[in-house]
Amino acid sequence: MSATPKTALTIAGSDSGGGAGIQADLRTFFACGVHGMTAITAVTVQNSLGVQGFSEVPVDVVTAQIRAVAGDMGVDAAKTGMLATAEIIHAVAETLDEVHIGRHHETPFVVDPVAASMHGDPLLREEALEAIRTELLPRATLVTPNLDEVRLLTGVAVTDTGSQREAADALLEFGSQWVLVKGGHMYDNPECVDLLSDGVQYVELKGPRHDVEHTHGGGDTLASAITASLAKDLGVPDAVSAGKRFIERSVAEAYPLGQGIGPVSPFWRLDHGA
Ligand SMILES: Nc1ncnc2c1ncn2[C@@H]1O[C@H](COP(=O)(O)OP(=O)(O)OP(=O)(O)O)[C@@H](O)[C@H]1O
Ligand SMILES: Cc1ncc(CO)c(N)n1
Repeated sequence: MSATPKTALTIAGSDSGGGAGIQADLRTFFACGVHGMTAITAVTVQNSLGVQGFSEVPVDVVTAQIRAVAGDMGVDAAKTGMLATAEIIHAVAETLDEVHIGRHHETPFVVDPVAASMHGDPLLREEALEAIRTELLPRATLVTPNLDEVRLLTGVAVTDTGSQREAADALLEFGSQWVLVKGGHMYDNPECVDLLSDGVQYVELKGPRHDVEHTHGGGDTLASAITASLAKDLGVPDAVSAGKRFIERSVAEAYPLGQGIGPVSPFWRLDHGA
């Protein structure tokens, strides 16, 4: 019998194309050596060309999935991705309290505030933004928005590393312990600079900007790699550094698949020799 690995729970939507959402989270958890568990919030009809539609999972089924795994198997760290509606966000927030997950409990909780796919297709109903601000961010150990999500949540338009700091401060007002303002979309910067802050420390995580068009699932993969490290008891700054190294290599090794945007790849972490 082998040693039981640490466990991570993702509360997110399914991507039929396998590159983002639940599927990205599970393959990242696997590559990082943690046991992945899921509470599926929505089923998207999606491929490399975009999201053609989605159907939400009934709220009581979403919360029952969280309770089922937390009560039996235990959760060492959790994350959220696509949550679709204010009703789901409200129920998830209440259930996380019930099972002691979040910044005011022992189990770390990462919020990836997914609002749209990289093609611009909406994955969150508009009225749900306020629920993310008021119900999820106060419970978050870390929130990991991209620049579009930062603008939607705070109104701050990030154009450079100076405004990235302003955005981090504005986001912290909503109550998360740490924020990571991702800079992947600052396309005129030759480096990809993500800013991590808890309001005291401001840490710039820098890496080369790889010249690849296949970055589907990049945000989900980063948040999952961070969650996996938190499950393994790393502190937030170390977990985010490990996540940044993980996504950098996964972007570098992204592959074309389908006629549109292919997925980032965590395969490099696995041994293909067998
Ligand atoms: N071309 C690139 N080369 C290297 N790293 C990148 C590149 N693009 C994004 N990244 C990194 O990938 C992570 C995700 O960043 P990004 O700002 O693109 O988030 P996102 O929009 O949520 O991702 P996506 O929409 O691709 O799922 C960040 O750590 C960012 O720095
Ligand atoms: C289901 C799902 N979650 C998240 C994203 C964002 O990458 C996506 N495209 N699809």
